[in-house]
Amino acid sequence: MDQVPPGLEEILDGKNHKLFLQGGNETWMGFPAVKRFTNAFILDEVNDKILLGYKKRGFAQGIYNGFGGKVDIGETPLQAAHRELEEEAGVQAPLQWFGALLFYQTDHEYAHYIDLYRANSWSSEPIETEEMKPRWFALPDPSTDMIQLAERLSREETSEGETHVEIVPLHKMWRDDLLWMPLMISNKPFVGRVDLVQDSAPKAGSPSELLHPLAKWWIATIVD
Ligand SMILES: Nc1ncnc2c1[nH]c(=O)n2[C@H]1C[C@H](O)[C@@H](COP(=O)(O)OP(=O)(O)OP(=O)(O)O)O1
Repeated sequence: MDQVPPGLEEILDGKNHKLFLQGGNETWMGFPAVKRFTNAFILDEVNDKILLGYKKRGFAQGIYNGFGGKVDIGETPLQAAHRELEEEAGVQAPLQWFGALLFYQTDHEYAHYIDLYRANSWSSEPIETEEMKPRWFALPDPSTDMIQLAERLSREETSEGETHVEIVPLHKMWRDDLLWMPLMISNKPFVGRVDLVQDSAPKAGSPSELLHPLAKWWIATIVD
């Protein structure tokens, strides 16, 4: 029987789960506090595409991500997810919860507790905002080895930072996204915890070190 990592029992809230993957050898780190965040993804299931935002400024500038941020005081995570999606991409969408992630990075003031949402319809064409530049990418098949694909994309990148295929730029996303991307694509709800020894944003370097920032990880799907 697998052991649920500290901090996830409350998130699982008694729901049945099945281990999807785990790795890393260290023990789980203790964390002083938890702060709530959201992240929302729009999927065009007719054309097998996903909308991502290129982060133009501030924290994690230069990565591609869903649309999200902190949950403000007085908001539910779902309200925050709707607000952030509208602020960052100018769209409204019928968001559905599909997962929760708990991240802790060594010596940080708090762990990130991120509620993840997806929608397969949206109100209008996404717009570029001060923070994000939206762009559609082709989705890989969920059975794809996401780490191998990220390595390939990283090798094939041109000097302008482009890849030849318009596939989801896994090599420019949070490293831990590689672990749960198949579950998002196939819409399998999950919970997970990831401990990081350094920032999980992509950095230049050997593709074989893709998962280097991850000290320990555990992801389980929620089963009925
Ligand atoms: N390691 C990791 N993996 C996956 N996703 C994330 C992380 N760290 C993160 O912060 N995130 C997610 C959580 C959020 O959805 C975004 C970060 O949003 P951002 O807008 O940069 O955050 P803030 O500037 O703190 O929030 P607001 O000011 O927008 O409220 O990435």
